[in-house]
Order: sequence, then structure tokens, then C-alpha cells
Amino acid sequence: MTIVLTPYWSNGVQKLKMAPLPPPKPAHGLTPPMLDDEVHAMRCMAQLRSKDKEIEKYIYLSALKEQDPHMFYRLCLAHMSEFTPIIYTPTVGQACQEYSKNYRRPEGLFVSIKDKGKIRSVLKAWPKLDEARISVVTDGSRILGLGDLGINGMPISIGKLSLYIAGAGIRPQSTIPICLDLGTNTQKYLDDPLYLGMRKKRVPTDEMTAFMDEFMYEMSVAFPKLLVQFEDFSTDHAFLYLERYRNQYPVFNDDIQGTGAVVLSGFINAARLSSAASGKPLSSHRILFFGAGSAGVGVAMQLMSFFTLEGMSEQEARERIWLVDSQGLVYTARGELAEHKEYFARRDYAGPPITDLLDILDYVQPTALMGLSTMSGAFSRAAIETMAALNPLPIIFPLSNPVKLSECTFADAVTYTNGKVLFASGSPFAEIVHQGKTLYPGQGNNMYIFPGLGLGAILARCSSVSDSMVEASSLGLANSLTPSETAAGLLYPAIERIREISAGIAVQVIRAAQEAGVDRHADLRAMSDPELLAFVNGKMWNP
Ligand SMILES: NC(=O)C1=CN([C@@H]2O[C@H](COP(=O)(O)OP(=O)(O)OC[C@H]3O[C@@H](n4cnc5c(N)ncnc54)[C@H](O)[C@@H]3O)[C@@H](O)[C@H]2O)C=CC1
Ligand SMILES: CC(=O)C(=O)O
Ligand SMILES: [Mg+2]
Repeated sequence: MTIVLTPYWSNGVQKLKMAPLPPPKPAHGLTPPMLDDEVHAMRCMAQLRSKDKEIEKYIYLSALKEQDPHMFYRLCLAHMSEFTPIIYTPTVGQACQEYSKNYRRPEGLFVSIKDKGKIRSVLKAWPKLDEARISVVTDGSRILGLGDLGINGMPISIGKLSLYIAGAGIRPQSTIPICLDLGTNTQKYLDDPLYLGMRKKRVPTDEMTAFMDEFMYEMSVAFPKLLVQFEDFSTDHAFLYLERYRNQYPVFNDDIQGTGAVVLSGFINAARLSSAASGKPLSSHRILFFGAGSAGVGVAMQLMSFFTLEGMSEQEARERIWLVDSQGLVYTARGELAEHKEYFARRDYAGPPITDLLDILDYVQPTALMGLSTMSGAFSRAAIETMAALNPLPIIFPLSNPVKLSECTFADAVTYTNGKVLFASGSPFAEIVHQGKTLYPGQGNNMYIFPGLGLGAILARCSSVSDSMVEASSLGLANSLTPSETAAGLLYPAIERIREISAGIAVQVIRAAQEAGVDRHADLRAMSDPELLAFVNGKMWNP
């Protein structure tokens, strides 16, 4: 049998049918007589829970979102902890890997290198040009920790935008998932007859940059009110395009800035608890980053403000941070380094490379160990025990996604520290009962940040996203815990409160935009904080 496949780009862009919101009521006789909304919500949850494979749950929810978006978002908000591991990490990782196999219908915009010179006409295919407010754009080159998935990266843009809608009440019609097709270096996909993208190796950086310049310009023309979130670009391009466009367009990079903000927030809460246990000042924390890519360096940059807020100079703050990459400890005397690692390269060490994590722990004596390496299980029993020996309450954050790439599990961290650990992971783990006490893992994932940051940036109509707006989102999150969450030793608030959290973050972000002078919605300046909060809440779309 010959399978004849038509690549999406050979027919131009398929027109996307957007589900009208709310869906029209079918005429009498076309629905069963007893179709009650409340009962139907129960039915949908029962159907979801009847699937035993996570990817089937993903496919079911994806169909529900298309057919009945109100029901999908209503259930999503009511069951946030159950939905996020399906529509987001970890299952969205599998959905990406299997995208070409499971593809059913267009859900976003594909812009290919073959569209260079006519990108405007591709963007114009989007059905709701005027309503566009936020786009998540990936080139599929580093999806979670799963590597170069090419055009199969589309579900990450879709998943992030579902969280914008659920978590911050962005109108569904205002969101545009975009996947750029610039080729893939993953041979498996190039050989796969079902692969939906261009069967070519990735284009070189200069060609990509010329494409990106046209793409970003045309985006600003087609969608003048749009905020762009760059997602899961490989590290070199993540830094390159953030720097290139951040002063020109409203754009931020979720992996560098969103992750930095979420980890700073969790770290602030963890450091308070850790310092209380050790009796040492907050300024004495020593942070070791295992992984020095866009996420590791982005978080390290943001954690600088933890120390500067404590009154330290930039130089002193930088000295509290150590990076480790695949070659071991990052230091200047090691030889040539990628540009993004240079700032944090140690200048106080010039010996032979230290490559073993245990030796590095021994040398650095960190209070906090952050994993952004994609190296599953890299925090071994011995490494965790060393952290516990060094600190009465060590901070251990294995942040790599999806869950199978986590540097350690919650169970490992609890067992090898005898329950004395401040823990947050990128993907979710279940709580654990340890010696009769229930311990809750934190989820240090940028999903806590980008909905509120994006909402604030959109409502302020900001011309660019300043560092101070990102920092404000982080502090807003850190301060969003309720007294009972703080008393329970949680590092992050319950995700079920995401709407309230996002509204609070948005207010802080708008204020920071005003101070930075990048806001273009001047009326908001005169509002008091309670008025601004009411305004933000009033703008949220509700299913
Ligand atoms: N929790 C969250 O919200 C987020 C988590 N991440 C996760 O962070 C991870 C890394 O993302 P990127 O920085 O963009 O990727 P990347 O591939 O650019 O960086 C990985 C880093 O780990 C280092 N590394 C690899 N093997 C190593 C080894 N054996 N020992 C020590 N270091 C090693 C590499 O040298 C590199 O510096 C991914 O799994 C991603 O899912 C990313 C963004 C947000
Ligand atoms: C969470 C996220 O953005 C990542 O793992 O890339
Ligand atoms: Mg990401």
C-alpha cells in the first residue's frame, strides 16, 4: 500500500474553523431530552477518567475543547490539578512526540521557511485578526527536555494557550498557537512518512534570522495588539531572538524569563524556611545550577535579584551562583564558553575541570541545588544525602520536564533527606506520607507565571516587556500564598487558585509596566490598587 501524504504547506494554510463561543443551542429534537449541564459535566469527567492511557485522555480533552469549549474550560478550572498533567506537562510532551501520528485537525498557525517573502498572507489566514492578543510561538527545536521535535512542537503552543485561557481568563478567540517550520535535525522525523513538517534539516542561523525578522514584523502589522511568547527555542536562538526583539515588540521568552520568575518565587519562600532552620542569613545562600541552558541561565539571572533585594551588589550576588554544564563546573579558565554562560563563569577557580556532581557539591557546598539539565535521575541518592549533610533543610529543585527527565523524584528527595527537604519539580509529583505526615511537592513550573504576566502585559497594552515586569510577576507569585499555605510549608500556592493568583500578578505587572513607562493604557494609571484588581478581574473571560 502506498500512503500518499500531502504536506500541510503544499496546499497553503488550511482555514481554521473556530468554535463559536458560546456554541449555538441545537434545535429542539437534536439533543437527548435529559441533557442537563450539571449531569453532562459529570459525564465528561467520567468519560475522561475511563481512559487508561494519558495520551487518550489528552485526545479526549482536545476533542472536548473543540466541540464544547465552555465545558472544557469549566472542567479545567474546577479540576486544575487533574487537567494540567494532561493538557500540559508531562502528557503534552507525548502529544508533541506523537503529533504527526495523532493529527486530526488544524488548531493553530504554521509558518514555514518556504513562506519567507509572503508571511503576511499566511498570517492573514487567521480567522480573528482583530481579536488576537497573545501568541505562543515555538520552532519546535527544544520541546520540554525532549529535543528537536520540529513541527511536532505545535501542542506545546496549544497547551500553554489553554492555560492562558483557563488560568488568566484570556478570551479563547484572542489566542494564536504558532509553530514555525524551519526543518528538524531529528532523523527519525525526517524518515517518518507521517511527519507533517518539511523534510529538511534546520536552516542555518542567518537564514533563520532573516525569516524571524520578517515574521516578527508581519506579526506586528497583522496583529497590532499582540503579545508574543517565545517557547522552547533551542538555547542559542532563545537568547538571540529575545535580545533582538525585546525592545522592538511586546515579546518575552517563557523558558528564560517565565522560568526565572517562577523559580525566584519558590526560592524566596524556600530560602526563608531554609534560613530559619539553619539560623544563617538569607544572603548566605549558595545556589548550584545543574544545567546551564536557556532555563538554567534564565533562572540564575532572575535569582540575582533575590540577593540584590537583600542589599547585595551585583558582583556579590553573582558570586552566590555556580553553573554546571555537561563538561562540569563552568569557570573561565576552562576554555571558550558559550556566550550565555560567560557571565556566571567562576573566576575564583582555575584548577582541573570538576565533572562529578559529588565533587562539585563538595567544592561549592550549596544550600540549593537546581536541576535544569534534562538528565533523568542525575540527583543520585549520594547527591541528595550530601545536600542533607550540608544543610538542615536543603533546597532541591529538579526542574527538568517532562516528569521522566526529572533529576530526581519527590520520593527520592524525601527518603534520602528523611523528609527534611524543600522540594519543587518542573512536572507534577504526588504527595507522600512520610512518618505519618503528608508532604506536598511544589511545582516550580512557569505555568504559574505566564498567564498573569501575559494578562498584565496585554491589559497595560505594553510596548515591550521590561525586566521589572518579570520580577514583579515573581514577587506577586511569592506573596500570593494564603496563611494556611504558608503554615503548611508550601513553596507555591494551590494551582486551583490560579485565577486569583493571575489577577494579583497582573496588577503587579501593570504597575511595573507603568513605572518602566512601557504601558500604553494610560487610564489604568489613575486607578487605585483595588480598582485595578477589579478592572483585571472584570476583563477575565469566564466559561
Ligand atoms: N520547570 C520549568 O518551568 C521549566 C523547565 N525547563 C526544563 O529545563 C530543561 C532544560 O532546558 P534548556 O535550558 O532550554 O535546555 P538546554 O538543552 O539548552 O540545557 C541543558 C543544559 O544541561 C546541561 N547538561 C546536559 N547534560 C548534562 C550532564 N550530564 N551534566 C551536567 N549538565 C548537563 C547542558 O550542558 C545544558 O547546559 C528542560 O528539561 C526543560 O523542560 C525549561 C523551562 C521551564
Ligand atoms: C515548562 C517549560 O516551559 C519547559 O519545560 O520548557
Ligand atoms: Mg518551555
